[in-house]
Order: sequence, then structure tokens, then C-alpha cells
Amino acid sequence: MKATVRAHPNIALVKYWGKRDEALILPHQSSLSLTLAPIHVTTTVEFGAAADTVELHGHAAKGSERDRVLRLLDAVRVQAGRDLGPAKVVSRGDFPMAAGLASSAAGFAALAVAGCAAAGLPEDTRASSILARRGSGSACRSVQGGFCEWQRGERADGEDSYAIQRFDAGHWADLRMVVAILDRGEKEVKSRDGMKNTVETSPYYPAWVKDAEAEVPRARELIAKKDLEALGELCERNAWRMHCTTLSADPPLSYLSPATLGLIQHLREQRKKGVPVWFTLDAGPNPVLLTTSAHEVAAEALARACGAVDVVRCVPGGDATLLTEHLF
Ligand SMILES: Nc1ncnc2c1ncn2[C@@H]1O[C@H](COP(=O)(O)OP(=O)(O)OP(=O)(O)O)[C@@H](O)[C@H]1O
Ligand SMILES: C[C@@](O)(CCOP(=O)(O)OP(=O)(O)O)CC(=O)O
Repeated sequence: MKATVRAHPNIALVKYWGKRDEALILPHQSSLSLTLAPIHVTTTVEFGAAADTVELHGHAAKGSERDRVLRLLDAVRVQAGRDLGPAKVVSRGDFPMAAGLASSAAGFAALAVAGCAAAGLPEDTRASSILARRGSGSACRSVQGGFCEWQRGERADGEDSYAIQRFDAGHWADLRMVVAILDRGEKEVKSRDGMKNTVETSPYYPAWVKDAEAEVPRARELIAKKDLEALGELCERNAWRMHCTTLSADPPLSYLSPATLGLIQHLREQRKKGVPVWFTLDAGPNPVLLTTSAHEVAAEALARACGAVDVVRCVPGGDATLLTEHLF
């Protein structure tokens, strides 16, 4: 009745941006990501506790934060088909939470896998990915490591909307993602709200959906060939196009800061000088640089020269895994 799981966050190379069903968290388009190690979240779930309690990163979760976690565990209870009693959840991450490093992706993936294990359900990556998706869309891509594709699916009940691993972490072991933290502050508009506004008001949104869907198989091919230059170009193009949809929403929304643009400009200059480095950018000001092990030091220096207050160097990460040591 108790299980502990470690999961890594992931960074989307082809982004998920916009839901066709908000309750079930079903996306308009497929997306593709890389799991990031060594940073991770560890979560312990125990059923049969005295009362439902949720502690996230050292604080008792309240309100919608608590509800999101308990709702996911309710779905586990339904799958288990028996009364598991109240749940105690404790979760901790080893990286800055408000830095746009997708703490929610690692958190809900760890919660889904730990919840299933604590309930005695058999290991099932597809079922765990669907559960994680219902906590936070991008979390469905953190159940497995390496390069994962979240297939949008067609069904209204979301049973065909989950992530599958295309390549494991060992496929491209010298790929590096360098997270440049330019601003540690909480963003004003959460991804969830930003994407809703975009879907509802951007005239460019239908073009985004069509384009992103077509980029997924192209990205897959480039990853298969380990063609960093072409993949880097694809990632930048996809990030710009996602940000175009927010800029064209009503009211317009910009996640970019002057420092973000400064870094991108500098990165282009470095590339002209022969440094193989590209960027991607989620819904926040902190770019993630894509390079190889031979150039990660140069990528970190580039980030620091552009005002990064922190830099996190990442390698391709593995699957969410069960641990034998618990957090409580
Ligand atoms: N370890 C965790 N376990 C469960 N839920 C978590 C955990 N960490 C964060 N969360 C939930 O995720 C929310 C933050 O998610 P949110 O999507 O806003 O930010 P993010 O993941 O850091 O960045 P992004 O917006 O790019 O996804 C928190 O308010 C909390 O509800
Ligand atoms: C820009 C993104 O990081 C958006 C992630 O959004 P979330 O998965 O955090 O949103 P919800 O499903 O509403 O919880 C792109 C991506 O990770 O694909």
C-alpha cells in the first residue's frame, strides 16, 4: 500500500500547446520530448493513511494544488476497483521549482506510477501515461525516458492519448540540454491559462496545430539519424511558432523577456563562429540549449555571459522508476 517513484522532467522538442478537452487534458496535436536527467522528483504514496494529506516540496498543498493530486489518486482508486482508504503523499524535487523546468511533468509522472504501485496494480506504462496526462498534459511524456511522443489520439475518452517511447536514453547519449535560468520568478500566466487563451483567440492557432503535427514525424527521423543541426533548426522553428500563437492571442501574451532575446541573439552569433548550439523555449523566459557533450561547457558559458543566474546541465534521462527507500 506504499510506493516511492523517481521521475525526470522532460523538455518538448515539438511542443504541446492547446487542449481539445480541458477536463480530460486531451491535446489538439501530438508532441515529442526528451527526458532530462539527472534532475528528478521523488514521490511517495501510501494508501490506508489516517487522512488525505499532500506535501509538495516541503509545504502542505492546499486548494487546487491539493485537489489536482487527489483527483489523480481517485482515478487510481477507480482502476483498482476497491476501497484503498485515504492517501498520504509526499513529493520532493532536486531542482528549482519555479524555473520553468516542468516540475509538474516529473511530479505527476512520479505520482501516477507510485499511485498505481501503492494500489497493487500491475506495471503498465500506457495506463500510467494516461493517468499522468490527467494531472498535467506534459507529464504523460515523463513516465518513460529518452525521446517520447505523445500521440494526440482520436477517442473522446482519451484512452488513445498517451506517450510512447521512440528512442531510449542510450540512443543519443552525447546529446546535452543546458537549461539557462535567466529569471527565477513565477511566470504571470501559467501554461494552462496561456494555452486556453491561445486556443480561443489566436487566428494562427489552426495553422499551429497542423504544423506541429507534421513536425513530429520529421523530428523523429532527425533523432533516428542523430542530425543535431537539422533537429536544432526544427526545435527553434517549433518554439518560435508556439510563441507566435501566444503573441497573436487576445489579450496578447509574451513569455519572452529582453534577456531571452539577448541570449538568442548571442547564440546565433556563436553558431556562426562554429559552436553547434540551438535553443528551445517553453512558456517562460528560460531557454534550454541543445548541444553535444563536447560543447556543453561553451553552452553554459554562453548562458552565463547572457545573465543566467543558474545553469542546469542535463543528459538524456531514463524511465520513472520504483525505489525501495521511502520519503516517510
Ligand atoms: N511534485 C509534484 N507533485 C504533484 N504536483 C506537483 C508537483 N510539483 C508541482 N506540482 C503541481 O504543478 C503545479 C505547477 O505546474 P505548472 O505547469 O504551472 O509549472 P511547471 O511545471 O513548473 O511549468 P510549465 O508551466 O512549463 O509546465 C504546481 O502548482 C502543483 O500543482
Ligand atoms: C509549453 C509546454 O511546456 C506546455 C506544457 O503544459 P502543461 O503540461 O504544464 O499544461 P497542462 O496540461 O495544462 O498541465 C510545452 C510542452 O511541454 O509540450
